[in-house]
Amino acid sequence: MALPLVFCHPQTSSSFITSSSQRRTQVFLIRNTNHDPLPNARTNLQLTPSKSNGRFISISPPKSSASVNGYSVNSTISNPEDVDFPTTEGSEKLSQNPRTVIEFIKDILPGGSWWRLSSSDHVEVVLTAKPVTVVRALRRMWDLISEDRWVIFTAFSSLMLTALSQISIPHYLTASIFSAQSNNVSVFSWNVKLLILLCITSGIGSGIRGCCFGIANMILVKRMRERLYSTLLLQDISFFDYETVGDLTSRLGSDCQQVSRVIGNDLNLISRNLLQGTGALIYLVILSWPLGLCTFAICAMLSTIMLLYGQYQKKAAKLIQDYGASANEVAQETLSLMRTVRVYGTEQQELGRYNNWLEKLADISLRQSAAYGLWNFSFNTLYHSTQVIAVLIGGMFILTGRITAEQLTKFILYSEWLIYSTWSVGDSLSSLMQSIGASEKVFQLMDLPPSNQFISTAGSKLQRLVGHIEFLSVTFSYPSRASVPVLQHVNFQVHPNEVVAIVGLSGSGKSTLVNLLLRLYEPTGGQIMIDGHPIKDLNTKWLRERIGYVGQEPRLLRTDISSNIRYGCPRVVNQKDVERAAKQAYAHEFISSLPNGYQTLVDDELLSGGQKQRIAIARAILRDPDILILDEATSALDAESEHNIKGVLRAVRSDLKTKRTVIVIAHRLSTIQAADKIVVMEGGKIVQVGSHSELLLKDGLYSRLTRRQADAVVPS
Ligand SMILES: Nc1ncnc2c1ncn2[C@@H]1O[C@H](COP(=O)(O)OP(=O)(O)OP(=O)(O)O)[C@@H](O)[C@H]1O
Repeated sequence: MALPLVFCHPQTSSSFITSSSQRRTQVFLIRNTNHDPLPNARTNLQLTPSKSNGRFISISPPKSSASVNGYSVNSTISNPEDVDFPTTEGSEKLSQNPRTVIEFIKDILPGGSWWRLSSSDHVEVVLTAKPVTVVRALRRMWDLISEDRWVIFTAFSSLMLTALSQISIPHYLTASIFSAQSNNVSVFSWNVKLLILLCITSGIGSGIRGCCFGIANMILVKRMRERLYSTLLLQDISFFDYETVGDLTSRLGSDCQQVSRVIGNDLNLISRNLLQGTGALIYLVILSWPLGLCTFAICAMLSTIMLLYGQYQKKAAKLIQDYGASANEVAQETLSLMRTVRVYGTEQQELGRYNNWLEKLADISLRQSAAYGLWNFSFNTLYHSTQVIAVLIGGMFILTGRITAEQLTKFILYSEWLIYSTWSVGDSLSSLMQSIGASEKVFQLMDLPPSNQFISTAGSKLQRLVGHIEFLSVTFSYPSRASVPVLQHVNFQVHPNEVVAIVGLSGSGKSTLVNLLLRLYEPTGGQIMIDGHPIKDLNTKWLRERIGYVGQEPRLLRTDISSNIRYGCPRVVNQKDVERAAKQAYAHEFISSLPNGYQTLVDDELLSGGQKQRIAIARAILRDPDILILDEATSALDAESEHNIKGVLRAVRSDLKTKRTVIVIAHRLSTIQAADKIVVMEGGKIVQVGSHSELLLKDGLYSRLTRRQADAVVPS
């Protein structure tokens, strides 16, 4: 069975495949995990679905047949020397070989391989489903704006008024001149009055049209961004494992802006010029049908060239959008990791990475400019040929008395109008194609169905959460690496009000256990029970409201400390509650020493790692959660992190009122000696469970880890 594919952008490291065979559009995403370019190699992927429930699949440009996340991938990489474009090396050979010169000329002539717009350095996936067409894109835009259809109707009504007024002006202009020349005063004054009226109506119409299209533009871009942003916010966490922030912000920013040009600019100009062009053509045919048909034939040629040019522009625009997004991604990554870049002195390397995408952009822009030049050449040649034909044939008609000089003047004015309209329609069409190209990925992102957790508002809410947690033979693999088991048949229990520590080597799956408990991912096998109920039967929002979570490296929002502590708190709290939580998290002292106390504006950069962690702990405590999860930092913050977490554990132990189930993921084993139970993990499996003293007596991983840490601390 062939997989219905819609769209993919391997060159931007991500692509979408939509299966229309299901009622809800199921979107799969392919990520090109290999960022190394395959220069000038074209790869064909054939995807055949196998047993996969995952919504996303990941594919690296394969070197041979492979199975990735349940999809078999067959690839044929054509010869890397199968060059698409003439290279520098190619031009060096030019002087040496006349055959190469001929081939080079053939390449750069219209239709030659130089003009081919393909992402030569990445995987090319066979497309078998419908891409976004102009009609479909316009329908989608109409859906977004139809609520305010009055703006569009007013815009189009004024557009028609303006177009009709403007197209009538040359007629009355010529008639006024020739009536003045023939001393016909009454006809002259009538023509001049009409001319003035037409100028006024066209001016007013233009004003209303411009304003209304501008408003429509604003409404469209606002709704698109709203819709896209809300779709993104409702995606599964695994979606963000594939998509990069740079790519998504680029879709939200520049792509939405570009798409909004469709109504504000392109449709506006296309409709106006179509109307005026049709009017001019009818007028020309009425004036003199042989001359009219000649002009029409030239316009038809112009339209064909424009159509080809428009298609080319659409393809180029899509590549430019994608390369732009990739460049954006690199810049965003580098700038956000500026400290690392500076310390490792990789500025040149990063510049090179960014330049790589800029060069690709320049490469496409070069072809785009060349195509534009070719188009301008065709336009100018055809435009002037209408004038020559009109003077030549029209002059002969005057000589034979078939038309008057006034008619020929009108003819020349209207044929210019027709040519201009045809050119303008073409120009706007190519811009429309560019906008449609940009809309493709925006609409496909918008069509992503929300995560199941948001679709089902169902799920039971218990009267209260006691905090009894059971992992029953839980198995899990991340969707992005479905073939790598991260957890294998994990079984353990956490009793209400127990403090359970999870320890183990880095990468053993400790944080993954917590991710499953928070329902950020769903287990691939087994199940998690909370208070005797399968976790998937509980209402996710209700459950999360009862869990306090402090991640390894907490991030703060760019707002004051008080708001940071209140962030996401499901109950109404006052400043006193905030301060109480901060005291419990050992954060009150340092907050009070800041110039503006709790009102100090912070962001991720302005506080130390330990201070951020204390604020995050206060945020978790403020929720008064029934289950508290603390993921201790693995980094150099450990000493401070240990101090913070020990403090929280002491508070939980000493205060009966704040008793709650606590899960601590600890790297410093000294942090969790007082835990009721210690779960030791290795390679995604639980290898030991017991208290600190029990585990020390056994010769297992825990005692080995404890000895290793003690050795590291005690100087030899
Ligand atoms: N989002 C993800 N997508 C794919 N694989 C992941 C993802 N997150 C973690 N992994 C992989 O899952 C395995 C377990 O990771 P996890 O973070 O649970 O380990 P850990 O024991 O908490 O490690 P640490 O102590 O370093 O925090 C690792 O091999 C890791 O590479």
